[in-house]
Amino acid sequence: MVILEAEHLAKRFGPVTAVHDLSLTVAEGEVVALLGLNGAGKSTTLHMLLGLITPDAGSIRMFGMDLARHRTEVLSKVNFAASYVDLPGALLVTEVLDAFARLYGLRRPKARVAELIELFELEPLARRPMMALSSGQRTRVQLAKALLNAPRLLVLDEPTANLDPDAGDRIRGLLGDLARTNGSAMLITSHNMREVERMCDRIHFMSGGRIVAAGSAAELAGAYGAADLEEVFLKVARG
Ligand SMILES: Nc1ncnc2c1ncn2[C@@H]1O[C@H](COP(=O)(O)OP(=O)(O)OP(=O)(O)O)[C@@H](O)[C@H]1O
Repeated sequence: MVILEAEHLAKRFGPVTAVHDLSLTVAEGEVVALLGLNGAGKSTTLHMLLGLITPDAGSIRMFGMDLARHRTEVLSKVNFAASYVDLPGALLVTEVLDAFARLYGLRRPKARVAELIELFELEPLARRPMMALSSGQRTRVQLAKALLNAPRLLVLDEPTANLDPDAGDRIRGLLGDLARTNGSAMLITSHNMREVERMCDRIHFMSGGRIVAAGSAAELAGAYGAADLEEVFLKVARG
């Protein structure tokens, strides 16, 4: 089943064409990556899909509904995490998660928060204010927050950018398990090619706001005569 279908999206910021004629789909259970150089248009694409900014052209359908017309219903099944989004610094970790659980209207907010605190190994940090956490610890809280409503589509902008190799490895395993067992889909951006090879079923390379190559890691490596995705990235980026 197709969860997300974006067609011919475009977005300009003044003279800058951030995204041009971009179409992509994400199916149930799939983990899909958007890759590209800094400034390629990845975050702008994600922000359009999340309804944070309005496309200049194109359409976005999720769960069979048009995002613009069924915004509340669509977005109740979606969540997002990015290291550049700050959660309230003065609140304790549990307070942040409780507040979002209530905001999302969860039926058993306490139980869900407890579940995610355990999943992301946040017990030792639960009574600390957000501002007293390291950036990697904050990332784990962001991910826990993003899973509160058990989203059918999880959008992650560089999910493991601030995590040490051990934490990154564990979180990648955990996110991969979630997609496989719950059938929920993920759309992620990352500059970590090994992470993308491990986690993603399909990859879209963006350059100058357009998708210039797409396929599985193996298909792309074959098409570009490359040993791995890192080499594909360099070949695509350098034209
Ligand atoms: N609010 C904005 N106002 C003006 N220009 C913007 C705005 N947001 C993004 N841009 C421009 O649009 C282009 C695409 O930016 P975007 O943030 O989508 O890239 P990205 O692929 O996510 O990059 P990175 O890997 O650095 O996060 C860039 O040229 C950027 O400068």
